[in-house]
Amino acid sequence: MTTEAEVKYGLAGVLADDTAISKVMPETNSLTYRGYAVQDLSANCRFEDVAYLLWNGDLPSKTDRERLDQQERSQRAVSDDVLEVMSRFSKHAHPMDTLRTAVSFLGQEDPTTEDSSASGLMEKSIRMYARIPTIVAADFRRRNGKDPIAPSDVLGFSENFFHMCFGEVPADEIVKCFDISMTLYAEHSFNASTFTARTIASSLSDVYSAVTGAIGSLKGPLHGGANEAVMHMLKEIGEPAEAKQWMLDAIAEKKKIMGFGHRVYRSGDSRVPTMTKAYEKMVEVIDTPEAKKYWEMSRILDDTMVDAKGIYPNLDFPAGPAYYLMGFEIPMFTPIFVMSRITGWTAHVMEQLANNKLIRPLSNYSGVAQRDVPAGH
Ligand SMILES: CC(=O)SCCNC(=O)CCNC(=O)[C@H](O)C(C)(C)COP(=O)(O)OP(=O)(O)OC[C@H]1O[C@@H](n2cnc3c(N)ncnc32)[C@H](O)[C@@H]1OP(=O)(O)O
Ligand SMILES: O=C([O-])CC(=O)C(=O)O
Repeated sequence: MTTEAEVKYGLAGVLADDTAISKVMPETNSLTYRGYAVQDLSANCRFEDVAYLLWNGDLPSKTDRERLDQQERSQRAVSDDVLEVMSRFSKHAHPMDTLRTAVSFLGQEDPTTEDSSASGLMEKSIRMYARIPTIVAADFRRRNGKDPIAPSDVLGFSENFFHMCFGEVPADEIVKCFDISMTLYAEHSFNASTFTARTIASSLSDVYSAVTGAIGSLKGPLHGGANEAVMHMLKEIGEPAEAKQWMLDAIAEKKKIMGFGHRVYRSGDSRVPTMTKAYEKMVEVIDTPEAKKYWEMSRILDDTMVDAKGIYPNLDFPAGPAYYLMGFEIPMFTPIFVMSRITGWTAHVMEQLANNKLIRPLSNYSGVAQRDVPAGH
């Protein structure tokens, strides 16, 4: 019989399955994808190569790279039906809601949705990886009363996203900062949204359902939604001169401060130094008072939180203001996270189905004792 002492609330510390996709190492604040350190991948690989790595277990050869580029670039366009479904959403709907429905709709457009063979899963994963940026960019433009910009078939993944949002591609350092964020956001073992995707896949549901559920899970501010919450916090604070006192007051009031803390890392998120460096480089290139202001505030908040509480920033902390300074609206930040994490989610669905066992934990019943229905009911 289960006793309360055995319950692991939030599944904290529970080993739920094996995975060969990524290794999160809180002892050394490090992270590898298929054995490669994320810092190394960020410095030397395009996000497209990381996607290939996560799905296939190794970095692509030149031919593999060309094939995946061709597959991705040729499948970027979405149907008029997808755009029509999105047009039904209010301009005030959160773009994660629009994206969740649009991805679900991609599933019903695919005549082989239920095909979960290895080749079927790969094909559907590439299809979502290619189309999700188009959906995110089209929704951004729709909410601002603008027509979508057709995807390019020659630009790389990150450049094409800027092109579809703004009709132009910014300086290399800005594109590189974005591409690094894609690599760093791509995969992180059994986080809440990935575990959601694996749980859905484990009942032998289809991969579109798994991704739709994962999008819902990522939306929450304790998970992917934190990158938006960080930027709202920076805007609320307003000026670097206010940052230290704002943080001390928030700590005194026992507020949850978005972009700080992590279930697994207790002394620093492996991805933060790389993202922070890319953000800093971008601020130097942008060189505006606004960029310098947010950079300075970020530094003060980070130092104050670490000094006062010993709680470190997570990846959402530098990613939020970096996306803002790239020109993206705050509600796009979590959809941008989806553009990257689609690779990790689908790699996990493939891994789950290659050795499937239905995910079904036990619960410790804490309700009233068994009783009889009163007479007369
Ligand atoms: C990409 C990602 O998903 S990264 C995570 C993004 N999420 C956020 O940034 C949201 C803010 N952070 C948090 O809410 C938490 O740190 C989580 C949800 C990420 C991890 O939570 P848990 O592992 O459950 O840790 P828990 O919430 O129990 O925190 C442990 C202690 O640290 C404190 N703490 C943790 N994070 C924070 C924070 N951001 N602000 C203030 N205090 C915090 C808790 O209050 C708790 O203190 P206590 O022991 O005195 O009660
Ligand atoms: O691992 C987690 O719990 C959350 C996280 O950082 C991620 O999903 O990238």
